[in-house]
Amino acid sequence: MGNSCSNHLGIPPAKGPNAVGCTDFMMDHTAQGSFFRLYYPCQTTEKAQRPDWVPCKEYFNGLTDFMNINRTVGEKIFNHLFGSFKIPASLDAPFKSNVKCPVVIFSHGLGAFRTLYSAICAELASQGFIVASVEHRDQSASATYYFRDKTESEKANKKNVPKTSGSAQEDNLVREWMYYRGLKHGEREFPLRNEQVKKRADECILALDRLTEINSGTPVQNVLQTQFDWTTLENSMDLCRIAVMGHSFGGATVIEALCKEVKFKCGVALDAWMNPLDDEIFPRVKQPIFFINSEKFQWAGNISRMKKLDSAVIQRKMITIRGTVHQSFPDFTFLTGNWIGKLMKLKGEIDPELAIDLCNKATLAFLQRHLGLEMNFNQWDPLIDGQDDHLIQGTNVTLLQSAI
Ligand SMILES: CCN(CC)CCN(C[C@]12C[C@](c3ccc(C(F)(F)F)cc3)(C1)C2)C(=O)Cn1c(SCc2ccc(F)cc2)nc(=O)c2c1C=CC2
Repeated sequence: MGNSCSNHLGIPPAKGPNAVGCTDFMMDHTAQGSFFRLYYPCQTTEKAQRPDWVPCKEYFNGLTDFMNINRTVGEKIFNHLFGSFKIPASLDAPFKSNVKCPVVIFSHGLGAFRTLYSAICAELASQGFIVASVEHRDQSASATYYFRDKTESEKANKKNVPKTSGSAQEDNLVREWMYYRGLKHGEREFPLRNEQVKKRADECILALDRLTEINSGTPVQNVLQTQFDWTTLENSMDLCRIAVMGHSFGGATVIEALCKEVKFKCGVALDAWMNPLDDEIFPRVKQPIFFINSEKFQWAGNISRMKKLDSAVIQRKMITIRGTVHQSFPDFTFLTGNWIGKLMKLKGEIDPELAIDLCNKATLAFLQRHLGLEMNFNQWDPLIDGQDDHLIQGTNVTLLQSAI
């Protein structure tokens, strides 16, 4: 078994100076509301428990739909393989109140959901960021949930059932699941994905609006019953220092969100999937963008669309991490042994923790530069220009003339 049996299988703990707290937020309760997992610097509390990486089994159901595998079989495999993982953060831990934090909104990929990028989000929180990892309701997530109001009859028959726990709001609400929507037979991909990327950008902007309300001390009605005290986040966010970040479909969402909302001062796109975007938005994006690509996912047509964003006046950077695959960015890359991981294309040739460390450090350096932070992240500036044995500046994809 070599070293795979000795290395600890689990999501690597964050490296920054702050302990990391984590909680969930939904407001309002409908599918049009904002739903995100919040990662933040917290006070060190040994008693806090770790949140579940996959909070409900319905997410595994959704994953089997997304992967076109049989639900009963798939759910058992996923539960067995991944059901017990916790994330490297303290659930509902008290916010560390003596800092004003820059903010990152994170957008997940096709078939993913809000909890699957915790190695990236927790690392940013440990370095002093408040990170909202959005769960999209555009039917691109494997699964997501929202609530609807109980009907009179549902309320009526509730009368003879003892009152269960849960916040007042939830008692009048019924949870509804929304699952991944695949392309219908013969359906063209672009119209669906273009409509979805616009909704995704709106959901990133809505999450920012909710954080702005929370920062101003407006009393918020979090539909989910958590033990987190949202009033501790009053005046905690530096709303001049906001970035948007995402993986794959979430990378396209970064471009769309930058175009729609100038409060996003810069964007970091991890293995962006450029297909869903209209060509006409490219000249309208005015903020710096950092493309961090895997070696295996990119192709000429995708890279040539990123190149359309090249600018002499606005900083646009691209690096490729050697030995990585598309799944080197989500948390799955840490959660299987080497040979299963390589077989399922969840791991590349590079050690997954080294890959995500390079990605996180390059991201921090880029965020310091374009959010005007006064931290020491500029020590990693060389990574932004691919100056490392494991990095390539730009891309390894040969751009055929026709694709440009
Ligand atoms: C076969 C079905 N077919 C559906 C359209 C495509 C499948 N596919 C490749 C996959 C995702 C894969 C995956 C996941 C998870 C396990 C597990 F076993 F670890 F759970 C295994 C194997 C299956 C690798 C992708 O879609 C790649 N991809 C992704 S993957 C984002 C993701 C999804 C689920 C996760 F749990 C973690 C991460 N996000 C995008 O935005 C885009 C693309 C492609 C273009 C745009």
